[in-house]
Amino acid sequence: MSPGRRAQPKGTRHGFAENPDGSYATTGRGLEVLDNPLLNKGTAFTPDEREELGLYGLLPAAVETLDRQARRAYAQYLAQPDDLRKNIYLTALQERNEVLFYRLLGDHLPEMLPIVYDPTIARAIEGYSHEYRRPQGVYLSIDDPAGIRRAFANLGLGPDDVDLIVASDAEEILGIGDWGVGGGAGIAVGKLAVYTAAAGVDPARVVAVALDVGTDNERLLNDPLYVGNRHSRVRGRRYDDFIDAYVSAATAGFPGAMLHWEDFGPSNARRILERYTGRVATFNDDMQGTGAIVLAAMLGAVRVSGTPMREQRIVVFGAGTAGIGIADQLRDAMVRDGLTPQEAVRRIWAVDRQGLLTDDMSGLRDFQLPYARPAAEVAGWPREAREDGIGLGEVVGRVRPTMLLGTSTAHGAFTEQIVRAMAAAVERPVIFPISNPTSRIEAMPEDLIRWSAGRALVATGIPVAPVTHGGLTYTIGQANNALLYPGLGLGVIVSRARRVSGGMLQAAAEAVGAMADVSAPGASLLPPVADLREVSATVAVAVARRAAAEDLARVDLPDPVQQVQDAMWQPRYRPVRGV
Ligand SMILES: NC(=O)C1=CN([C@@H]2O[C@H](COP(=O)(O)OP(=O)(O)OC[C@H]3O[C@@H](n4cnc5c(N)ncnc54)[C@H](O)[C@@H]3O)[C@@H](O)[C@H]2O)C=CC1
Ligand SMILES: CC(=O)C(=O)O
Ligand SMILES: [Mg+2]
Repeated sequence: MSPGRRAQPKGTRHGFAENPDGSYATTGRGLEVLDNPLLNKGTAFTPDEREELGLYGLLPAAVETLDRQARRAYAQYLAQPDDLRKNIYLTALQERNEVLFYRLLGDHLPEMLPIVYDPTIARAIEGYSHEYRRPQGVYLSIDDPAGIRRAFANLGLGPDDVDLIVASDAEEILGIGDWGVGGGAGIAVGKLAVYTAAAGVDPARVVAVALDVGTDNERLLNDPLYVGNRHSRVRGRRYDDFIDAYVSAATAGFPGAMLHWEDFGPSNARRILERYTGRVATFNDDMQGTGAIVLAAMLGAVRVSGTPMREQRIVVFGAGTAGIGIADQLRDAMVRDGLTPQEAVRRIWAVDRQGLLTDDMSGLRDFQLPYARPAAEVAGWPREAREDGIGLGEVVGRVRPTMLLGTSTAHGAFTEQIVRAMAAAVERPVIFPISNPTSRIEAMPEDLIRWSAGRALVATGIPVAPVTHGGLTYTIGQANNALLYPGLGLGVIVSRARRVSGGMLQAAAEAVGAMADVSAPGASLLPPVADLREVSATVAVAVARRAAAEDLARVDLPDPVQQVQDAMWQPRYRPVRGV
């Protein structure tokens, strides 16, 4: 029996143990087996298994292969009328049979990733309480912090049984704002599905956590079907104590697990990461994962344009969690390319709602302060009447950026005028509108390519079709953290890293960047989603090696390539034996 799984009493989610030969042993019988998505094989249970597990008469006669089941499931999937229904179909499949779900997802990853994840997941989250059928993961309530340990204990898992916990308080779900308990559960489950599909993280060894701290979304508070805590979002001391109680319970219960934070609001995201980063293996995907994937795409752009990192002039539009997380990674890359930290920061201009951030502004967030420009430097720049700030158009005109990054959620903010001005000043403007979902993107690639006469180097957060312009086809890389965090997580799991360091993030970014072949005109700056499994394995090896080099690994890594391969869970049925 692997140390990872123990035979569980009836009714637990896992309810099985793994034998040394890879088969499963369960005390469950009958419907209990069919209701366990990690054990259930449906019509693929053999006649012997049907006898042994009390399934006789509970299944139709046919004994099918996973292949045939996957064919049927794909036909059912295609018969769904729209993307949201497809998402709901796949969620139900995952709740029924995880192997079949991941087999289907793996067979059709580029087609299905936008359905289980960005952008369709945004619609699924908006409808969570109405489509709710079954719970997924753990729901922790700010109204009962003392109950956190009991909630984890009810999973029936031992201290060595969990590799990874994804938690969200859902204050800033993608670019759609506060979506309460459904946002927390939905995004955590979606991120975990990508961990498994992309990097083979074992779905039996992960936990999704919705941190239900209330919601300020009036639509939810006034919806009779809303399934979360029906009060406004709790902030301040009580919030911090709740997060502390969560981290204490998670690390006490599952000491080997990496804690992944997703879609926290800007007032909490960085503070939380900084509080725990020196204590446990923890990672904020919106700050660090996004920063690393944008750096990976930027390394591709540097190869195409020939302008080194140290000579870039970068405008970040939307100076929030993701925007400043990316700025930090790009600043570090410029420092590695020879600049001092001060010189690197001076090559970055951050623009938010109030315009260009300057050091005479009140109310700047602590993480924005390093990027605020000296007020004297911009004294003569014209201001916009609306906010009395220096707008994006003015900044682009003055700075002549080599790179324009969109993390604002402001749909259409990269206007034709702004893009044309940028393209008039630099030969290969790098423009990454990475806000999600589609309704929040700052500009569509087709327009960016047209307005720049085919010269813009573009990557987006959402998946988009190739663009044809002037007889050339431009493949648009998906600068979404999903191309990075699964491999990073797998590298942490394989190395059992004590921490997630800046060096490990850099290694991940460089590994992804190196996998894009940017030599052909119009080539994508990032590897394709179709190669996600290979990308994730490569990232995991780079991360594990870096963890070992920094003395952060808790296991020996004599052959990280093989160790990563061995750790990757595959969607295939195992024999199931009754005990
Ligand atoms: N492609 C990817 O992998 C990722 C993309 N994102 C996307 O980035 C966007 C921002 O996410 P977070 O940073 O987590 O949110 P956030 O709320 O922390 O930051 C958004 C920032 O944009 C500013 N903003 C809003 N409207 C604006 C406007 N009209 N003009 C200028 N600034 C404006 C806000 O004041 C805030 O500072 C979202 O759409 C999200 O989906 C976030 C993480 C990963
Ligand atoms: C992709 C992602 O993490 C976000 O948009 O928040
Ligand atoms: Mg996110």
